[in-house]
Amino acid sequence: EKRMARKSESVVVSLAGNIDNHQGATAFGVVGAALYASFDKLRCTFYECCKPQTDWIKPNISALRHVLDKNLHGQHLVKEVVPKALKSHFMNHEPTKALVMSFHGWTGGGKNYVSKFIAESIYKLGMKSKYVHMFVSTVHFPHEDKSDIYKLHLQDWIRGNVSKCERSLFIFDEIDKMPLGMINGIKPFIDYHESIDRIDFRKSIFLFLSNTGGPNITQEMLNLWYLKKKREEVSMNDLENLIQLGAFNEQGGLHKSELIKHSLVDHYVPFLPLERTHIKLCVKDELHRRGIAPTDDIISKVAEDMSYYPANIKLFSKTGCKRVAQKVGYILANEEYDSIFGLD
Ligand SMILES: Nc1ncnc2c1ncn2[C@@H]1O[C@H](COP(=O)(O)OP(=O)(O)OP(=O)(O)O)[C@@H](O)[C@H]1O
Repeated sequence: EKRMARKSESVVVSLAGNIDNHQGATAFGVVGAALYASFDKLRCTFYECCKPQTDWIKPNISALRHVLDKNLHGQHLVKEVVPKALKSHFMNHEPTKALVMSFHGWTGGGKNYVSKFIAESIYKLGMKSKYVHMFVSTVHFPHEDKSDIYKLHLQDWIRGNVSKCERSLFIFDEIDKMPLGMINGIKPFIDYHESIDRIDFRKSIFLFLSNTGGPNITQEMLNLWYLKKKREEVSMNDLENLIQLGAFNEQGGLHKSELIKHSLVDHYVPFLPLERTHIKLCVKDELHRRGIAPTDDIISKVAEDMSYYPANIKLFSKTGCKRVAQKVGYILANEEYDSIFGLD
């Protein structure tokens, strides 16, 4: 009897100990969670994080509109399409798919420039954000014969990054130079899936940049110019037939890709070839950037120094605004401008 009594006593003691342990563990867990939450909050104050209630990721479409109006010359269609597309993506808390925009146009028309503004309008750190990922085909995927390996790496990369932050931005520059078929590896992530391996890709954004369709856009703009249609009156409808004809997918990158077959590109955004007036505005911008008051003399010299197409009417700059900064530097190096720099 005594032994029984001792045993049951010890059972009671050990049970009580367990309950105590359990309560202790629970209390410890609660304190730990609270500590972790405040540590996490503190961490998010100083280091970029993906939490919605912080201001690291805070889409601001009015700011984007403003910055495009101020800085982007000659691209009224871009100003019309891009902010709207982003706004409708962000307004929807449960988008059905990732937002995919494909930018097309001649070199130097502002495709990278606009991508940068988009990143800055969403992420506090802009292009430097760890949630913005830029791929340049000729740099990241240079070998055609390695497309299978690249595809797997790219899929891992996208999966890994979206699992860390649903609001990730992926920019693919020179997509027309991406090894054939590689782009199909991205398809599952931008399709209408709720989630893949419990990762939701539908809040992410994909931008594809290429010169594909640039010559067709230029030709169409030239035709419209001959028809005396004002540039600012050219609408998306005027260029719609290029999309219908697949001119933006003529070669490389998106060509024959699953994205096209399944209509996964949401917006084709045409960048128009820039004219002399726009080049002059870019020269002004560059002078301002250098802290130099623009003069007609410098502006005309730089504009004259650019190459234009077609040869007879010299309407469009062959390199858009791309080489303006170098040309400005070169012209300012002439002795006659030494006084500006206090060198005379
Ligand atoms: N439409 C524009 N308005 C104002 N500045 C522009 C415009 N387009 C280009 N620029 C200027 O020229 C620079 C180069 O342009 P950007 O790299 O965006 O051209 P791109 O279209 O991406 O060319 P590519 O097809 O060769 O990659 C920009 O950083 C910007 O300073």
